[in-house]
Amino acid sequence: MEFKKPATVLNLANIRQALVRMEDTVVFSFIERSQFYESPSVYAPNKYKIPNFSGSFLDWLLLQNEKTHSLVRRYESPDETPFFPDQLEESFLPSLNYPPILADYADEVNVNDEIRTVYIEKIVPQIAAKKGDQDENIGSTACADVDCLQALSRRVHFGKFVAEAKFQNEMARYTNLIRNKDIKGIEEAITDSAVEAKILERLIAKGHAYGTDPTLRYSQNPQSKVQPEAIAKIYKEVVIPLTKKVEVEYLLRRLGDDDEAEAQDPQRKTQLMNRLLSNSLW
Ligand SMILES: O=C(O)C(=O)C[C@]1(C(=O)O)C=C[C@@H](O)C=C1
Repeated sequence: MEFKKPATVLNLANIRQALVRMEDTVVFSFIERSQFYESPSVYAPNKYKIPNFSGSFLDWLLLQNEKTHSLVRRYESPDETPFFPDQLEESFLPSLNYPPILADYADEVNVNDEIRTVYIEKIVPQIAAKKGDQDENIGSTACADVDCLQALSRRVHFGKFVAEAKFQNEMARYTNLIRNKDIKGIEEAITDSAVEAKILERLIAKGHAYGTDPTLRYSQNPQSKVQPEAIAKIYKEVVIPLTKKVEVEYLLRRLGDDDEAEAQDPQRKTQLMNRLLSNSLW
């Protein structure tokens, strides 16, 4: 993606290609994580005494990673959404000054807390090698978790680009739906079942291809490192629904601050949207 060239970024075909490429990152990060045990100690708040920090070992590592990466301008890029937006540091490098591609509130559309919760509760048990802790590997496990979470976050928040492209392609239709706060209608408009089916089919193929030794004959091949069906299930039940949630949240604000209903009652809308979309998550 060339974020200095907004027209190429907002081309839906290019965006979908980027999403296909991100599947590789997600699948490989799951395969890396699958070497380690579930490791509940990594996620338990204050399990370890960490100087000047209250929270889980994973949160601590994620925060250190984001602080360091903010110094190399990672979070200036419009396709990166931090887990700790309030604790980033300013880079010593010159600012990148990307041309505006998304609406100015785009950074506020952030579902990372939900991604982290669903990752720990639903994804880790499906991809980890075994239940329980493995003391010698908590560092490696948390590093693998950071990679998984960042890959998932980037993929899910790419929904903002999908939403902007769809809005610009069909402005009248979306304006109408947004004005009427027709959340179900927006969800229907952004859904493309054929594209979703293709993604799931491709993930099964990638799970087999990336998770086994390609030089062995099929009958000799050991099981895939992560069950390909589990990867497809995670996409179907978590990744795609959360991407749609990002799209809907982004679109609902797209008409601007003077959108009267939004200014009056933003909380009610968020509650309603969470209720509507919660059915699609575990
Ligand atoms: O490609 C799109 O049109 C998207 O909105 C992205 C996405 C996805 O998460 O992959 C989400 C909703 C659509 O039903 C299809 C795919």
